[in-house]
Parts: sequence; structure tokens; C-alpha cells
Amino acid sequence: MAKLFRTAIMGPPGSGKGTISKRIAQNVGLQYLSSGHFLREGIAANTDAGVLVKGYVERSMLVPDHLMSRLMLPRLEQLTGHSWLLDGFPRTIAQAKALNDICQMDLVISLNIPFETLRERVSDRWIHPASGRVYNMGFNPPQVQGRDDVTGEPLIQHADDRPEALQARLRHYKDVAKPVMNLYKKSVLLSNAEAASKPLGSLSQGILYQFSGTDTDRIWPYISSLLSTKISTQPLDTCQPSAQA
Ligand SMILES: Nc1ccn([C@@H]2O[C@H](COP(=O)(O)OP(=O)(O)OP(=O)(O)O)[C@@H](O)[C@H]2O)c(=O)n1
Ligand SMILES: Nc1nc2c(ncn2[C@@H]2O[C@H](COP(=O)(O)OP(=O)(O)O)[C@@H](O)[C@H]2O)c(=O)[nH]1
Repeated sequence: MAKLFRTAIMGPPGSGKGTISKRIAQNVGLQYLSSGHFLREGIAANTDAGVLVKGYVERSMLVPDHLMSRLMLPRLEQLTGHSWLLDGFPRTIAQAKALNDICQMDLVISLNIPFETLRERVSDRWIHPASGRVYNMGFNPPQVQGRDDVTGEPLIQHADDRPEALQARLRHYKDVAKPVMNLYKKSVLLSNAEAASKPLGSLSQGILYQFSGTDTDRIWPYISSLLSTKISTQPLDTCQPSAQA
């Protein structure tokens, strides 16, 4: 039986979830599942799921919990035997509880980034809609301005990334995410260094680790170190219903 590792990343829009998830996937070699990307793929391919969620995603509304869980949980069940990282799911407490019913999570990473930093980042965020590849004109610019590195297709900016829209999204994120974080948290909030160095078990039952800062490159070493500790001490496991379910 392999050691499996189930983790999720949370944070407001622009906090670096996608950027950090890709680093985790590359370093740890787990399956990365972005629920937003999954939904957009379904919409582009006009799948049954895509048709169901199109109206919500195009209006930047949250897809209802029952539908979101119905789409995501079977995907995760197909990944039995794999370690994975979720970005964008669970988004609400109902989704987190549904996830608990099928699986015991090992770690939840929460990114705590100042509003001004979020605002700067998303106003400079450019996206390749077909692949979900994300650029930032200062941090990770495309090789050719306005063009995707892989396909050469044009990049776009989301209307949602305008400062006015960001403020509303942030408020909404806080309301919805708080109960999810409470579910996963048992610990005090730690500094990045403390969070990364605490041995497993010393945080009571808590699996939520919060990282704060303005630069992904400065947060990343702490996350990387936490993952090394967690993964090396992970017991043999399969995806089993959580005891809290
Ligand atoms: N659990 C989720 C995840 C995503 N979505 C839908 O998918 C869209 C895109 O999700 P995502 O890529 O995660 O991006 P945002 O949440 O919009 O923003 P960010 O990546 O900046 O956090 C959301 O606007 C929402 O309509 C949803 O309803 N429920
Ligand atoms: N300037 C700067 N931009 C960053 C940093 N980390 C991520 N970004 C960019 O900020 C934007 C938001 O990051 P993203 O990973 O998409 O965040 P998400 O919305 O939480 O998934 C993207 O354009 C990233 O390229 C950073 O440390 N500094």
C-alpha cells in the first residue's frame, strides 16, 4: 500500500494558489486538480457537467454545493491510489463536509495575503483561457507580450480581476472560507517559520497551516519544508471516510 497524501490549498483570489499548486505538483509529484480549470474545461468541451455549470461560472457565481460535490467527488474517487492537491475545492463548508465523507484530508494550506498585494497582482494577471495558464507582467511574464508561451494564442484579463470586483470577491471569500478553515483548524495561527517547523502531532488534530506574506518566492520555502515533514511522516493509508464524517 503506497503512502498517499491528500491536501488542499485555500486563499483569496490572487493569493497564489495556482502558482504554489504548480510548484507543489512539480516538487511532490502529486495530482493537481483545480476545480475552476476543471469547470472551464467542461464548459469549453460542452460536456454535460459543462452545460450545467456554464451559467454560474460565466457570471462568476458559485456553483451550488450539491452540483459541485457531484462533479468533484467522483473525480477524486477515480484518483484512489494517487496523492492529490485540490485548488478551489472545497470552497464552502458543505463541500468540505461532503469531502470529509469520502476522504480524510492530511493537510490544508491557507494563504493569507494583504489586500493591496492581491489588488496589484490580479490587476496584472493575464490568462490563457484554453489552458488556464496564468501570467503576471512583473512576476512571470510571457515570452512574447500578450501571447501564451505554449500556443502563442492571445492572453486575456478577467473582468473579475478589476479592483472593484476584487473587493466584492474578497468579502465573499472571507464569509465562505471562514467556516471551512474552522473545520480544518485546531491550532493557533503560526508564523511561516513556526508553521513549517512544527512536527506533525504538535498541532493537536489541526491540519490547517496558514502562510502569510507578500511574495510567493518567500512563502514557498516554508511550504516546501512543511510538505517534506508531512509527507515523510505520513502513515500508510488509503482514501477512507473521515472519522468526523
Ligand atoms: N468550488 C468552486 C470552484 C469554482 N467555482 C466556479 O468556478 C469559477 C472559477 O474558479 P477559480 O478558477 O477557482 O477562480 P476564482 O474563484 O474565480 O478566482 P481565483 O482563482 O482568483 O481564486 C468561479 O468563479 C466559480 O464560478 C465554483 O463555483 N465552486
Ligand atoms: N508580483 C507577484 N505576482 C505573483 C506572485 N505570486 C503569484 N503572482 C501572480 O499573481 C497572480 C495571482 O496568482 P495565482 O496563482 O493566479 O493566484 P490564485 O488566484 O490564488 O490562484 C498571477 O498573475 C501570478 O502570476 C508574487 O509573489 N509576486
